[in-house]
Amino acid sequence: MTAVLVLEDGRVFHGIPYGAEGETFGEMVFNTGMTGYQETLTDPSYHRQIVAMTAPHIGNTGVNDEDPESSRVWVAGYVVREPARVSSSWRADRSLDDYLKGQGVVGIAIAGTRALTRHLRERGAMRAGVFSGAALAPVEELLERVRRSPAMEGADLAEAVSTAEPYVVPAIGAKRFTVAAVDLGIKSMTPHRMAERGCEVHVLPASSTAADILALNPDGVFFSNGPGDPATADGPVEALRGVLAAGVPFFGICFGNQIFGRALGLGTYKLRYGHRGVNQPVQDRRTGKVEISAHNHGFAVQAPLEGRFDTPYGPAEVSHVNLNDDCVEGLRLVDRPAFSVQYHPEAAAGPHDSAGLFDQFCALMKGSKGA
Ligand SMILES: NC(=O)CC[C@H](N)C(=O)O
Repeated sequence: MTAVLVLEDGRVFHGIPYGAEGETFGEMVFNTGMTGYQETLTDPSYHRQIVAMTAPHIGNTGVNDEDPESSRVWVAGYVVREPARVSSSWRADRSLDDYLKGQGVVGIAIAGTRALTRHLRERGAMRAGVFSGAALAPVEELLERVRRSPAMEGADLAEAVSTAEPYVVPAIGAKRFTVAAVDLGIKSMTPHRMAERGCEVHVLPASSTAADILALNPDGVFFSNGPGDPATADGPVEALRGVLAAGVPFFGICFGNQIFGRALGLGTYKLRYGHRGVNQPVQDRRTGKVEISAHNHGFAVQAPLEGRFDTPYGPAEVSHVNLNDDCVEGLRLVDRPAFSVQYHPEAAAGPHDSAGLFDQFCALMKGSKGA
């Protein structure tokens, strides 16, 4: 049994099938997390991406029914070095291999995940395909198929992963706030983290307008993470502008941070290979404190790192910066209750250094209710 991973620039890795057999296409990216493969697989932000894990053993603790971040696997394909032969955890309900097969996710085990990662680090994320079983063909032909597949730049994907209908996540304990959360690919831990803090979270489809959002008379508005190129998200940017103009407290995560940036008049750009993992050092510019944080982004906001800049909603500033590459990791309005981060305070697999950002959102809602 063989399988092959073909990158758009002609680099080829041979291996054995893992999960389902067949063919799949997507943007080839790598994730450096040592834990949390279930959360990675089910994160809707990975829609149309083939994810390679740099941790050499994957599947060791199997798969359980509690940890998924959504109702299905979203990665387009999965690349591992050595799949676990046994699932060793009292929480495991099935093996990762069976889970991937059951969800039709085409994967491959290759010896060279390190070589693949170094290649992507030098050349950048690029289109790729994984082929096995009946899909196998001469490499030149597979390469043609990869080169015909769509690129991530310019991809508008949020509506494909968003909820079709609004739903409510009730507050845990006494209700303190009503939050309107726009689902651009939301992970289930995000409304849960807010519900734990007394928020009743109304999750709304990605196509929601400012009028739809404000009709709930929310104490705060949240825009989630999500797949695709933020430069395409004109609808959510328009909706957020309406929310900001109304002065309702706002918090955004990841795609939400990029949309906030665009709403403020900033541009976004594609990073060479992105940040995906659970060990990224981010500095809070105001306190100097460094958080180790979970990331999954291939794009970033372009903003002046020093000082304040003008926006239609008053002065704004970069609140957080990545210490590895100086990339913008957070934005805030200086005089209005609105902020966002490019990383993941909800981080179900950890780390939890930035969980306090949800408390900051609650404090803004409390302040504005009292005002
Ligand atoms: N996790 C996210 O929200 C990712 C946002 C965007 N799709 C990016 O890759 O940068």
